[in-house]
Amino acid sequence: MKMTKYPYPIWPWQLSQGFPWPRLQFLRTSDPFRLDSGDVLPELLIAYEEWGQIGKGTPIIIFHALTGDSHVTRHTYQDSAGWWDNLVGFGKPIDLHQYHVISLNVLGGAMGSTGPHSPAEDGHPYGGRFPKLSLFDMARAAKILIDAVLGDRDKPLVIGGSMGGMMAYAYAMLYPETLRGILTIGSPIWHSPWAIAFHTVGRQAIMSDPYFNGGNYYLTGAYPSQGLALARMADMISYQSPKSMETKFGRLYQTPERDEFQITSYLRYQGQKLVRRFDANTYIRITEAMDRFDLREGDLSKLRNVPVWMVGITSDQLYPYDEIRQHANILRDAGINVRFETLHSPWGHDSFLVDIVPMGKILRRFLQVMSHAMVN
Ligand SMILES: CC(=O)SCCNC(=O)CCNC(=O)[C@H](O)C(C)(C)COP(=O)(O)OP(=O)(O)OC[C@H]1O[C@@H](n2cnc3c(N)ncnc32)[C@H](O)[C@@H]1OP(=O)(O)O
Ligand SMILES: N[C@@H](CCO)C(=O)O
Repeated sequence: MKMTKYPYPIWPWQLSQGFPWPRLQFLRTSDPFRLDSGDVLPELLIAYEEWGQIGKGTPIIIFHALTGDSHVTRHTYQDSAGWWDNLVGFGKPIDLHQYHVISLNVLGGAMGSTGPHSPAEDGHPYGGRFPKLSLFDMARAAKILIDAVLGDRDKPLVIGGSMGGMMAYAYAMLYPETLRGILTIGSPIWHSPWAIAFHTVGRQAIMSDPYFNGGNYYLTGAYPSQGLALARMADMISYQSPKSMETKFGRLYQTPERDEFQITSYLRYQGQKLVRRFDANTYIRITEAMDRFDLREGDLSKLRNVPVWMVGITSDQLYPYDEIRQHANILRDAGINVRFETLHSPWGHDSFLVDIVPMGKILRRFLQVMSHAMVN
């Protein structure tokens, strides 16, 4: 059943980007949804958007990264910008003349789908009571939406950066027969202690905020803003690179009057910016799911019939290039059809969001090879 109106209260962090965007749609299921933890959600609400040749073109599913949402690109020039505006559009690498693009906010997310802000059975937001999630739970919830939108039409291609790519692995492992291939960008097949360390700092910062209140802060009007901002500041370091910081900031001070480095003011700014668009409880539940992710716990041979493209980013400090290449080799050794691609870019992990020329070339190559494979 499709709905057009968001049925829950709109929370302050959702307002900053004009949420709900005019073309946002919702799927509501009333079937209980069992999580890997054994907990059961009595219903699901999945927020999603569609673009391009809806119902006609080859479907492409795009999974977002940790703080992303379904708003990949704008629908019209009046619409607010999406996070891959330069890569998804008419005449762009993911060309809307050709493809039917679908993106959704993940289960546990902060931008429309069921998450800690949603009402529990007692009518109050789950808050700290929201159950722990896995990336496989998030992939299963995505499948419900994808089935509802596509029916038994064409098999989709699945694309994701960072956590979006990890979710693409999980999705391919669960439903290998239902997709044509996946492209993951800067996405490991398990989370390293290095990556877990950043999230540990982030969660600790949030939980130490006096306003966190065990995650039950929605109705108090006082948010754990400082904790979430600190979490983002730590994470932003991992999304950049020494070279990108040198190029963008050097050792310059913000202003002669203010005794603060440019990088310091930048991190502070990015921390505050996330507070305006994201939810601290979602940060906790999603980073836990990422940290626990290890594709090797499943049967890797299930991926044998799925073409897997993995992109390593040369300057990635969070999921280093060599780590992604090593993970590609592990999949290859397990008999999986893996193609490893290199995103040459100095901007660190977030290169896939900002370095659109090399990223666009990889996307075009992937789509060209996949469409050739479809014809033959
Ligand atoms: C795949 C997904 O779904 S993920 C969701 C993607 N979105 C995000 O990650 C949002 C967080 N933002 C970011 O990580 C980055 O801004 C990116 C990756 C999106 C864009 O990177 P860039 O274009 O290189 O921008 P950059 O990192 O320089 O940041 C620019 C912002 O910092 C501000 N800024 C730059 N230098 C300073 C400074 N010294 N002091 C304070 N603010 C500064 C700019 O004014 C600008 O602000 P604005 O975003 O409000 O316009
Ligand atoms: N900067 C992106 C990528 C992180 O992996 C985000 O905030 O989601």
